[in-house]
Amino acid sequence: MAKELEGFNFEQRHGKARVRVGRVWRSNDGRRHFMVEWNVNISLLSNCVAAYVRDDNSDIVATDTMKNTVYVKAKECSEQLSAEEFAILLGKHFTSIYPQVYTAIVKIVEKPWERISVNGQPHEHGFKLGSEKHTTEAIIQKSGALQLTSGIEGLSLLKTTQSGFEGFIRDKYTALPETRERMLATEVTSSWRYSYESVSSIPQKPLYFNDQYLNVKNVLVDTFFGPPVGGVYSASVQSTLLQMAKAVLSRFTDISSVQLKMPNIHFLPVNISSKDNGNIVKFNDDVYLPTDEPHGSIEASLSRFWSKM
Ligand SMILES: O=c1[nH]c(=O)c2[nH]c(=O)[nH]c2[nH]1
Repeated sequence: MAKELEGFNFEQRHGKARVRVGRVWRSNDGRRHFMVEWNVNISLLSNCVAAYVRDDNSDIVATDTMKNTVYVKAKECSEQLSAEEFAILLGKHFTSIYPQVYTAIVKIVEKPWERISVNGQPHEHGFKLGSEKHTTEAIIQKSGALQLTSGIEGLSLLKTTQSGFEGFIRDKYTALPETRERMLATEVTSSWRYSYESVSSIPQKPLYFNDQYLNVKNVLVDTFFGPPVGGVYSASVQSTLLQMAKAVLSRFTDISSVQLKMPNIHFLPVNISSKDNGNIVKFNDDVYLPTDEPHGSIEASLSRFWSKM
């Protein structure tokens, strides 16, 4: 909320960034362990202008207290919960305990610890780090109004064929040949907004948002690749991105918008020749030079016209 201050517009927030917490839960017999590792970011919008203008900190929630709250609440959560539920729980706490705090913004990035299998058997307490990360952001108002977004970061996908790029603008600066045969590689960052608009309306099913995260990831991946036999042709990153976004909105009725960022990570054809030896390596859709810079950057968002359920 912008405030008038000495003839200027003034907006402020404060919080604690990168609060790392690990939490282990045990099955009733104590043998099977469940764990999460979260990186929590808290930002509070509160009425505490006096701290800025009058050296009066009496309305300030210390960021150290915010950090401690993460550990207290993690301790209090006796049952496993999703990052979304934990973010909401923290946001509810800050907005209900402190009269000064009118909005809490809680972001969490979950490290992808996955249960390991040994000889094909899921291990009771062994985990290995996966790759892509589950993210969430909950914005909670004192009234209980909620904006809930979840996402995925670092989902690296690659297909070795069924991709092309043709018919683009050709002018005197254009060197790229048209093709119907190329590698397509990207690292997907996506976020999707849930249509739940209050803390009281979120599904009560345990770990619902973890299930949804896995479901959305599967739809994104399946749409990118197409069927295991034959795949699906991609006419551009743009076209594939839109198909992925549409698939998410058509599959999940409680998602009102989706944003996708899909860099085009180039695998350049290798052709090597010299004056003396002629063609040393001639590209035949086989040898590539992987690069990460520069890369194409393609992003879009898609939302329903009527986003309420
Ligand atoms: O799928 C693509 N989209 C582009 O916009 C683009 N631009 C480019 O050089 N190669 C590609 N590929």
